[in-house]
Amino acid sequence: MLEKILETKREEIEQLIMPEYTEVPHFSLYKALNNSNRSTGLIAEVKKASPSKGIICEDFNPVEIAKGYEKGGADAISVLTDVTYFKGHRDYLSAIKKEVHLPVMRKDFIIDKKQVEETRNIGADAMLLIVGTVPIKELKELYDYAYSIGLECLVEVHAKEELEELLSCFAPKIIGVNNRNLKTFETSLTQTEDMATLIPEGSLFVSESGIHTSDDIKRVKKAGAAGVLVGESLMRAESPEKGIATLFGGEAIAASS
Ligand SMILES: O=C(O)c1ccccc1NCC(=O)[C@H](O)[C@H](O)COP(=O)(O)O
Repeated sequence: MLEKILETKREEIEQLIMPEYTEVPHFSLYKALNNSNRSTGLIAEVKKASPSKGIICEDFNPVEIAKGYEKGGADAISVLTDVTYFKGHRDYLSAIKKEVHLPVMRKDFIIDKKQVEETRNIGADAMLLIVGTVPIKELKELYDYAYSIGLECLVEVHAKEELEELLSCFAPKIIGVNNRNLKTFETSLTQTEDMATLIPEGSLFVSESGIHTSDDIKRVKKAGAAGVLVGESLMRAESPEKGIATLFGGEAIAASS
């Protein structure tokens, strides 16, 4: 599946029409997670569909969902912008940036500098980079380019070997361990537990995917995750606010936020 998605991305890049840069206020993903509203930082994802689950949310209003996440005390928002496999859109991200005062991350398959520029122009604060999608030196170039134009990166790995390959090249400020195997779609929180000790102290550690309950949050927190990225379970909740409250077992938002 990952190879198929990347093939589609290569075709999209060929036809990419660069959007104009729109001025929006920017917020730091790193700072938001490092100074989170709860004991574990939350990146709440706006996700209509996925290759593994099909349609997740029929009644999909991206801006309303993002506003609900903000009200519910999310620290940051992730927006799927892939059209073909996730039924997302870059316009959803731009619309959310106009309404929500939180860092917004573009969740897509970014393998080319043109997409990095596009990400900045649509108003994102941060973007995802996935180890294994391009050679590691190219990933580092994309990372450096992103930071040079004011974008932060969440650098994602799934397997131990990918993390080792990443760290042999550089240590990103934010590292995500994806509990989902992108080849089989299977999710397992043991991925976070097994890899936690390998994350360098200076990097902020985010556990991604397959997090559904407050016990799951406790489990990845105990393993050392400073933050979580959650999509499906929040998208299926009665409302974004109730979804967040349930996920955190009613943990109150810190008074300073
Ligand atoms: O979600 C999928 O099915 C998927 C398939 C192939 C590549 C990536 C995929 N998901 C992207 C993500 O990493 C998740 O949207 C994100 O971590 C949230 O996961 P979840 O809470 O399990 O919805």
